[in-house]
Amino acid sequence: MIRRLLSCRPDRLVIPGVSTETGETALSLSNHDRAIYIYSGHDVASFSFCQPCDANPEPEVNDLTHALKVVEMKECPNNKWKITELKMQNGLKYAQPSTQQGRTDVNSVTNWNAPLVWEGTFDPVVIDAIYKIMDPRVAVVVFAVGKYTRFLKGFLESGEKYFLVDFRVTYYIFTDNEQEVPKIQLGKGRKISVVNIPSATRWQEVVLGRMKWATITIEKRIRDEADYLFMMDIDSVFHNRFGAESLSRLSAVLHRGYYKNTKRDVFPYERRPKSKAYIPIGEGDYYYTAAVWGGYLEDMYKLVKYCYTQSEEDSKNNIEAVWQEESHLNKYLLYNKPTKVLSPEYLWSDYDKIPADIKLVRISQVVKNYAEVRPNGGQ
Ligand SMILES: CC(=O)N[C@H]1[C@@H](OP(=O)(O)OP(=O)(O)OC[C@H]2O[C@@H](n3ccc(=O)[nH]c3=O)[C@H](O)[C@@H]2O)O[C@H](CO)[C@H](O)[C@@H]1O
Ligand SMILES: [Mn+2]
Repeated sequence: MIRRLLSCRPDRLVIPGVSTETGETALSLSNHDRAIYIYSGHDVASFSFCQPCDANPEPEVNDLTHALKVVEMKECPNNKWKITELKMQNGLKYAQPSTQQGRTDVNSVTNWNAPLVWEGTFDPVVIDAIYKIMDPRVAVVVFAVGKYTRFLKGFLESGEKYFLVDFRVTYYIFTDNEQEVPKIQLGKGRKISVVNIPSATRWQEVVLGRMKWATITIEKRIRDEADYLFMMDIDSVFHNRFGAESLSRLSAVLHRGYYKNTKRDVFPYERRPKSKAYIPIGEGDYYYTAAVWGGYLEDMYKLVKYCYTQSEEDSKNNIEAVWQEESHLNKYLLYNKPTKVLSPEYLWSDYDKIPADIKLVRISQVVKNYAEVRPNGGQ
């Protein structure tokens, strides 16, 4: 049978049942590719149908054989959710913005002109009004493996109070113990989706495994169910609004430990050239945490997969980056700048005193006994 794939999607197309070895065939498409004709010789159980992305798609090819099927991709990047027009309804009441007043104790813009978000740099009323019109479906990917299931209740209950309230949110909980996922009262439009994964013997395996399991699950499901994705640590509790001001194509959070007076040469970047996460002395913008990061679904997919493949390369070369996926994340974000940088309000820690420039802790890592909670103990 000849089938025609019509798509403007520039990345992988997986065609189940085509390859004899794996049951999957991946094809690369460039932006210029409009269609692919495949002879597969046999029928394939199911495909997703959608409208072509292109306003003027090529005419359908009907005259090849009676067995020809037109197969179109389900999701087209052009149709994907994006922050586009910043529309707001008439009549909204909010304080007049000023060109003179604002935060003066902190910098609220990066040197590549991206917003650096602190309390006092946005008006929640305006932000919510604008983003509610765009109404993204937000996925939150969290892992609760081994004893970390104990953190689910605090995370989810506080998330319902403070995290993107009134937005559509699905918490994807990756766990080896589904029984311990607590029943939480969820707001309207909010869901929990459990993804079962194997247990681990080393915590390093879990933190790096996050990149692998997230990659696989985005490909399989999340891509069809969400527009926006956050990766978060589970050992955290929300304390104040964590809202739509955090959304952008790629948003990263300053690590609370290194945001103020730390010279870049002492950032805990990976410094061994043998690792794929290597950053030489003399380079660097900020040190970002891997415990909260987010972005458009496809941008996050690319980055999660990058961390996964880079750490796989490292493991082939018998090296593990000093801060696992956080090291790979920092390497990527140095050369692919985030479109928003979030202050450490977007991940503080109960271990640390709150300085004057942190006006509001939005989410904070809880105190935990590392040796007790991790399968192989240790800091
Ligand atoms: C604030 C910060 O920068 N956090 C980073 C730091 O976290 P932490 O020292 O806070 O690491 P962690 O113990 O919270 O592990 C990260 C996350 O992995 C999951 N988990 C881990 C172990 C386990 O047995 N079961 C389990 O489910 C869980 O979601 C946890 O929150 O270092 C980690 C690995 O280098 C990650 O880069 C974290 O993002
Ligand atoms: Mn943590």
